[in-house]
Amino acid sequence: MTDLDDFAARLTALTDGRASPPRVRDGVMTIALDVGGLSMEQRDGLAAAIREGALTVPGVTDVRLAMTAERRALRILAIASGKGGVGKSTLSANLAVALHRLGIRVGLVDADIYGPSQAKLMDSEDQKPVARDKKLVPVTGTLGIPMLSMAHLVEPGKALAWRGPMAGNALSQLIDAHWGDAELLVVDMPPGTGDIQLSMVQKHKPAGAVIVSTPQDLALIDATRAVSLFNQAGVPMVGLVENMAGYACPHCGEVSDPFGQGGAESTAGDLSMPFLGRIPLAIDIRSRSDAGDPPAAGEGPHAGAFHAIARKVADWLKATA
Ligand SMILES: Nc1ncnc2c1ncn2[C@@H]1O[C@H](COP(=O)(O)OP(=O)(O)OP(=O)(O)O)[C@@H](O)[C@H]1O
Repeated sequence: MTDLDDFAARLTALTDGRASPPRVRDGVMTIALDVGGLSMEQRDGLAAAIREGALTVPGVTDVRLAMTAERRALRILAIASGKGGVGKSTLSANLAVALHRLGIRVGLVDADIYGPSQAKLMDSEDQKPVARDKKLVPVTGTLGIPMLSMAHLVEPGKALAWRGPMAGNALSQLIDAHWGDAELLVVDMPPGTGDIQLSMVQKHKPAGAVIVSTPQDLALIDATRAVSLFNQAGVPMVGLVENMAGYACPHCGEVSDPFGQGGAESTAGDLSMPFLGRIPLAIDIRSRSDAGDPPAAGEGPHAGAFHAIARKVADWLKATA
C-alpha cells in the first residue's frame, strides 16, 4: 500500500465516506468534501483534520479542499399521537432543537390546527410570516430555526370549523413554503387520525413518523391507532417515545410512576417498532416550554433525554437517506 492509499483509507474513515479519493499533482493534494448536513463547526473541524493528515503524506506540500453541499430533497418527519395532550408539541419543539444542534438543517411546521402551540414553545409569537411569490416565508424560532404554524394562518378559535379541503390546503401552504436550505421538516401533527393526518400521509409523504404516548393503557391504545394510519399509508415508523414517564419530585428527587412503567416500551415491541426513549414528567419541562425556552436548547437535567432521542432519530435518517 502506498502512502497515498494509506491516507485515502484513513480519509474515508475520518469523513464517513464524504471525501473523494485524494489526488496529488506537483505536491498539491486535491480533495472534494461533501459537507451537506454538517454544522459550521463540524465542517471546520473536519477540514482542519483532513489538512493536518494530508500534510503528513510524503511529497504533499499544499492541500486544496473543495467543499460541496449536495442539495438534498426536503424530508418530512411527522410527530404524531393518538390522543391530545400527551406532549407531541413539546417533543416536536425539543426534537427540532436537538436535531439542529446535531448539525441537521431543520425547519419546524406546526400542523396542529386545533391547538397550535409552537409559536409559544419556540418564542416566535411576535412574528408574522410574509408571502413571497405566493409562498410563505417562515419566521424564526429558538436558535434561528425556521418555522411556520397553523396559528399564522388561522385566527384562534376559528380552526375547529375547518373541514377536509380547507385544512388540507392550509397544511400544504405550510409545507410548500420557502424553506431555504433546510433538509428536514419536523411536523407537529394534530392529535388523532383525521383529515389533516390523511392529507399529510397521502400528499406530503413523510419520510418517517415518530409516535408519542404517555404510559397509560388508554393512551397506548390510541397510539396503536396512529401507528396503523401511518402503516397503512406505507410511512415508515421511526419509533415510539414515552412522554411523562415517571414523576421526578422537585423537592426530594424521588421518581414515582403514577401511570405505571414499561407499558410504552412493550407496546413498541408488540408493534415491532423501535422504542426511542422516555421523557420524565417534570415541572421544569412544563415551565421552560411555557416560557419559550425548550429544555433541549440548554444543558439542564432534561436536555439529555431529548438529545438521546434526537441521536436515534438522526441515525435513522442517515440510515434511510
Ligand atoms: N414531560 C413533560 N413534563 C411536564 N410537562 C409536560 C411534559 N410534556 C408535556 N408537558 C406539558 O403538558 C401539556 C401538553 O403538552 P403538549 O402541548 O406538548 O401536548 P400535545 O400532545 O401537543 O397536546 P395537543 O394535543 O393539545 O396538541 C403542556 O402544558 C406541556 O408543557
